Amino acid sequence: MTFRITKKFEFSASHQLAGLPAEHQCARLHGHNYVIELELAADDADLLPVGFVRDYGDLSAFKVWLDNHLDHRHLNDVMETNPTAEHMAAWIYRTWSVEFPELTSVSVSETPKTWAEYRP
Ligand SMILES: Nc1nc2c(c(=O)[nH]1)N=C([C@H](O)[C@H](O)COP(=O)(O)OP(=O)(O)OP(=O)(O)O)CN2
Ligand SMILES: [Zn+2]
Repeated sequence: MTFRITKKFEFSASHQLAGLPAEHQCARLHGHNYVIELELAADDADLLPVGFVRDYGDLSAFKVWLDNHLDHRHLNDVMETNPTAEHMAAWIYRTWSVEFPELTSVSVSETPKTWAEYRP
């Protein structure tokens, strides 16, 4: 049996997507109130003795990183790739899967209607 836990985090940032037609709305400078969802998983045999996959509180380190690196930033200045939701999800996964080996997916929402998930 596998247990999965998730936690959501929010930040605000601007971006401008390259490679789109000039008339595309996302080719213009604009911003989003982003929501990031981290998913972590563990088999029942690997649960911590208390019964956690990992303490939700441990993920506060990720919130500190978001606040310091992405919140109220221009994402084109922070990321080396075009700052699409897909690229952000993969970048965050690769950055944080070392600190959190139980990390199984990262999802990025730019608007209440859209989510991009990276699940290697
Ligand atoms: N697959 C992706 N498509 C789009 C991305 C993306 O990162 N991955 N990004 C954008 C824009 O940055 C922005 O998110 C606009 O999204 P969209 O949902 O098209 O914009 P609206 O909220 O204005 O959509 P409505 O349908 O008018 O509500 C675009 N596409
Ligand atoms: Zn956008």
